Amino acid sequence: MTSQPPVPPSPYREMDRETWSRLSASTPLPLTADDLVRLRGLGDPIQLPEVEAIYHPLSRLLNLYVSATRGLHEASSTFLRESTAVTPYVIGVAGSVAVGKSTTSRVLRHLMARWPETPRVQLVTTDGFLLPNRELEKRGLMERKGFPESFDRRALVRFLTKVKAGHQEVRAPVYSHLTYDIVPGEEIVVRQPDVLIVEGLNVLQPARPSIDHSNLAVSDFFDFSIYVDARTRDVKQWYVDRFLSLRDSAFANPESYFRRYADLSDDEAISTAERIWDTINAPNLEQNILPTRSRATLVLTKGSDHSIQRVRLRKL
Ligand SMILES: Nc1ncnc2c1ncn2[C@@H]1O[C@H](COP(=O)(O)OP(=O)(O)O)[C@@H](O)[C@H]1O
Ligand SMILES: CC(C)(COP(=O)(O)O)[C@@H](O)C(=O)NCCC(=O)O
Repeated sequence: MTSQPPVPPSPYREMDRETWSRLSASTPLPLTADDLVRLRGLGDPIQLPEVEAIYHPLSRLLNLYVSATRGLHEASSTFLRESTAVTPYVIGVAGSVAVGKSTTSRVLRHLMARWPETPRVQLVTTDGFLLPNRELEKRGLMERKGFPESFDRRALVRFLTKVKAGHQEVRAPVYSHLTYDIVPGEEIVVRQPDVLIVEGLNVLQPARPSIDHSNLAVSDFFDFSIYVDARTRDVKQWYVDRFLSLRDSAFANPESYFRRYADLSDDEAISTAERIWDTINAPNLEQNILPTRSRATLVLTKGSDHSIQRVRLRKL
């Protein structure tokens, strides 16, 4: 009898696509093909069968987690002999530039809002907490956009502290991909939703005591977190493909920061996108984002066709 190699310890339950999709919720999918066109990010080929197989069961699982957390809140209020309102259930969504975090977040937002327990779901992207270009230029960080130091992390922690303190209204700044900068005077107001989804590259970064004075990290406020994962070479390809689509659409807008890229030939556009990827987004992925993957509650791993092939869920 040959002895099996020892299985390395893992805090995750791992499921392949088929196993996970068999968990599909028994309720009808509350999303149409038209909804999906509206929700999916540029270049994301997601179709209804993927939503049914992956995101519908995920929204049901999240619905169970939210309900269980509310049960815990009730039990703890009874124990403390006080009645305070439950605070928003906060879900973090992390992963590389161009991996499809925004599609995942928007689809989950739509599906979760259809469960009777969580009709109010809001979504905030952490790019609103990037330092304005003026400040990034002053600090020599324009080529480091998306790196931890390019964000006002104190403001982000303050924002989440207020959300979890139960404040009625909490405001977050807004970023424009078109102008590549913070939009002056614009803000998103978070009004005690049932669920708040916080999406961003670095949301699973641990606190760095020398920088984060409170010693708190954004992820300290998460009830659940999702890391959207894929092979780096696939994400690079998606980034380049998206850059080519943007050249033919958003970059042509006179207000676009990338207006100068609108007239590039295919070869020039590909080498420009590859340069931005290789000098900014790939190092950020390797140095800052990928190392946080194992901190997530759930890891969704995509194949090169963008479909989720593997789901890992933290054991309870
Ligand atoms: N230069 C750009 N101009 C307009 N839209 C952009 C630009 N770069 C990215 N986007 C859009 O911004 C959203 C967020 O992109 P990104 O941060 O790369 O995350 P992800 O692809 O994981 O959702 C996507 O929907 C993308 O299509
Ligand atoms: C705005 C971003 C930093 C993403 O920020 P996030 O919302 O994930 O916090 C990123 O999409 C970006 O623009 N990176 C800079 C390099 C580039 O233009 O691809």
